[in-house]
Amino acid sequence: MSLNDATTRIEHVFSGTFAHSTQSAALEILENCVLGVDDEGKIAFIEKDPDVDSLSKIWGFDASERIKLGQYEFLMPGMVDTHIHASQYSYTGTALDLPLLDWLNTYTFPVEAQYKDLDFANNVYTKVVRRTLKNGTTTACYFATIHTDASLLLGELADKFGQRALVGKVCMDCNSAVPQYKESPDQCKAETDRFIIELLKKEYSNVKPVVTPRFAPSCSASLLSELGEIANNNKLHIQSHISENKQEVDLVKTLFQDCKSYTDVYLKHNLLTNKTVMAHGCHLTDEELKIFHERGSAIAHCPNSNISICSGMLNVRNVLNHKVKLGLGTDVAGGYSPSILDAIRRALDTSKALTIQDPEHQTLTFEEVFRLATLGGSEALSLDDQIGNFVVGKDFDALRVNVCVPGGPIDLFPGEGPKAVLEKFLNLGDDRNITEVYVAGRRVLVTEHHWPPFTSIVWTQNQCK
Ligand SMILES: O=c1[nH]c(=O)c2nc[nH]c2[nH]1
Ligand SMILES: [Zn+2]
Repeated sequence: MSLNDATTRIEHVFSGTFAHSTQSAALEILENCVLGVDDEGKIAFIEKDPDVDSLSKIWGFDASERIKLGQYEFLMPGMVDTHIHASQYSYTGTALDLPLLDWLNTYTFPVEAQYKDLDFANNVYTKVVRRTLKNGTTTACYFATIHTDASLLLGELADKFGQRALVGKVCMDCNSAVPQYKESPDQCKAETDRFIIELLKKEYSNVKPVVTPRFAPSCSASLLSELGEIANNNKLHIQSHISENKQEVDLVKTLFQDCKSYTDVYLKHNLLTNKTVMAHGCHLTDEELKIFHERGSAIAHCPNSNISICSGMLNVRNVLNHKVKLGLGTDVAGGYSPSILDAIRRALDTSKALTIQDPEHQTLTFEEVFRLATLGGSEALSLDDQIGNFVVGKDFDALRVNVCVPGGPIDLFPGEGPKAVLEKFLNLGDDRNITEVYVAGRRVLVTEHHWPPFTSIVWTQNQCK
């Protein structure tokens, strides 16, 4: 441990049990640990079994003021939602009776067309940012709509409530089913430029733009090329959809006949970079996965959506064997839950369903899926130098979890150690168990528990600014 250089001020110190993933371990549980966060929101130190008095002298904090986690509490990294449509949140939990292309035409495009109304946008975007934060999503990679001003508003709200976010103004110049919901190619390019410039001008510390062609069937080849150029010239993130359902894969074959595969469409238009995340990928071939690996591009696994609108089942084991980066996504509203805890459970269910089909299939473990929800998500968004686990120098994005809140969903029994407690939280827990949420060292949400059971939520972000 190095001596404090006196310029580092310690803002928070926690002691107790921490759970996170590392490069070598899907799950590492650190008991009797002390973690310090500096005034820039970064992890300054993390020590196992330390002498707290000497640590407090070295780092200049008051040992009596540290936050001592209780017997049923632990800290874990904030969860990363690598794919969520903020604009579809208003109808989450409904409209799950059609396959992808019909679902888009019938439900999605008519709703998304309403975001020219900023009051409508403000209502939905406020609710989705609050709901996801409350469920432990400290980082969200959002699709908005084609509307620049509403997309900028989503960025403003994520910043206001303290969520780390990538925000995408959706680009689409083809839409024969709902022709009023698209832009001309020129408009698309001009508005994408405006969106990026305006969002970057705000200088939000944790909210950035992501170039967002909706998916190949919604975009002309020239628009895809323009967007590839914009992203590469400005070193921006890119997000889209790929190989979600078979009808869509066939459609792409007919629309882009000079391309060898769906992956080749994005490759040819310079949209596969190490800052690209593509949602779904259920029907990608091994050859396509090799291209993903070579390009350093990632997949957002959206298991709730894949099942809810009957798109397919992604073989995550095969993706991981190809060394392709992968995180979890809720894909609201194709997925009916805004919680990454749900994505964890659905990812395990899908993996088990694949094992039922093929007993040779190596089922994912809960530890592996915990990794996908945290460190894996940060890798998929190329943010793993900043977030994803508890490493000195990374931002402190974390959840304080209490598995024994009054009226909560978990019962514990004698002899259950921290691993069983974490597994119970991942399988049975919900937002009632997430009592504090930190993003870049700032406590952005705290819940106050009362007896008889009643939980009030205190939004702290406005007070912090
Ligand atoms: O699940 C999905 N949701 C969408 O909004 C979408 N657009 C293209 N492809 C899509 N898939
Ligand atoms: Zn999607």
